Amino acid sequence: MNKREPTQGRRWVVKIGSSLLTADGRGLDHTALAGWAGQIARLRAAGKQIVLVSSGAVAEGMNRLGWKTRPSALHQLQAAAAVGQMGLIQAYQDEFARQELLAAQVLLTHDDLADRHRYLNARSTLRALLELDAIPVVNENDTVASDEIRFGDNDTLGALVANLVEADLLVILTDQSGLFDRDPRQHADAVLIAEGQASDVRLQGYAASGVGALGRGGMATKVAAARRAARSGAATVICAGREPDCLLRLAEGERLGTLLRPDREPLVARKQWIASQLKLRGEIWVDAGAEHALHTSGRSLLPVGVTEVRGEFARGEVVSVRNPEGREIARGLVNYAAEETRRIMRLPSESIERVLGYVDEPELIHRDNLVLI
Ligand SMILES: Nc1ncnc2c1ncn2[C@@H]1O[C@H](COP(=O)(O)OP(=O)(O)O)[C@@H](O)[C@H]1O
Ligand SMILES: N[C@@H](CCC(=O)OP(=O)(O)O)C(=O)O
Repeated sequence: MNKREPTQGRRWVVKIGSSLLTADGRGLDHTALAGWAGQIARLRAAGKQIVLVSSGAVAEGMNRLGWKTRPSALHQLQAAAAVGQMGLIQAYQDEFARQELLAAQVLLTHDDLADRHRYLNARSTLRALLELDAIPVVNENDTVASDEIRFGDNDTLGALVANLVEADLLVILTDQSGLFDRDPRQHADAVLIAEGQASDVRLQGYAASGVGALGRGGMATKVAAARRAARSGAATVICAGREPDCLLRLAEGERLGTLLRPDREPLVARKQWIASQLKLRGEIWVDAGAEHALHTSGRSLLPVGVTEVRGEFARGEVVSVRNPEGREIARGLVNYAAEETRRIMRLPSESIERVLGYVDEPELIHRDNLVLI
């Protein structure tokens, strides 16, 4: 047995994917679900705090509606999710009640986490639930999420929840034993990656973007989720949910699946929130001098280094900062709206007052509100 310290941490987010939960499309697998609930109860009794992120609403809805293939129309997916979420939460409620635990349904959209006020609210609620010994069961609020406000897959949601509750570990349970160097469904000789660093760029190459018939993520979103989770210092384990007692064995220090370790200092909470924005309102393109000042000297972004402004944003919104080649190098909270930024770009900060008639801050993005990518 091998001791691995990330799995010894107290707070875990456990994500259960569609492929796993629905036994490849035959409706919810109640036996498997009871097994995970039982393991979570034992972890809880041993002092761990667990947040569950569970997919399965659309798949269970399809099953209840008698649909054989996943529809592509958004309103049909939303209808299926509305029907299926009932079954999903009922199943968790029953299983956790059997373990004398309370389950709590938490449905989130990306908009909820993009708005700072609602983000802080969601964070307090989840923390309160953990203090109350309840098991939060989180899913995307599929019935209201339009394409613009969609996480898109529950791996991303799991990582953002790990950031939100400052989890020690994100466990992604799936239908494979972990991350392989190629898709094991296509390549019988694929090799399991036992351990890696979350920010290692080679990992994305291993994760083919192909997804199962029910889920939306595939392995690529799991690797990206590990990188996101690392921003708040969480390690990620990707492993087979059907492996008997997988959660308990992980907690005992057994090596299962793929462990991806966080390899950078965790960002402070506000910077995590800035970095976790999935959809940004605008882009600020900067020259080579500004890129150097941000990256090498850790400076604020000044209007003088800006060459182009794309999109429409207001003061206080998060924008993407791009280098002359168009690569995203940072993101941050901007001090001036897009229209104002267009007027002051390329100018020294002393000119802001003359051009706009007032000056809020000499920086376009202060370094305290800037996250390097
Ligand atoms: N490198 C890889 N290693 C493991 N699985 C991979 C890899 N590349 C692609 N996959 C595929 O990703 C699938 C898991 O993703 P998905 O179906 O979205 O699961 P979930 O519903 O658990 O999120 C696997 O069944 C596998 O076919
Ligand atoms: N919110 C959706 C799940 C999204 C999804 O399929 O995610 P995943 O299991 O990561 O591929 C549902 O409950 O059906």
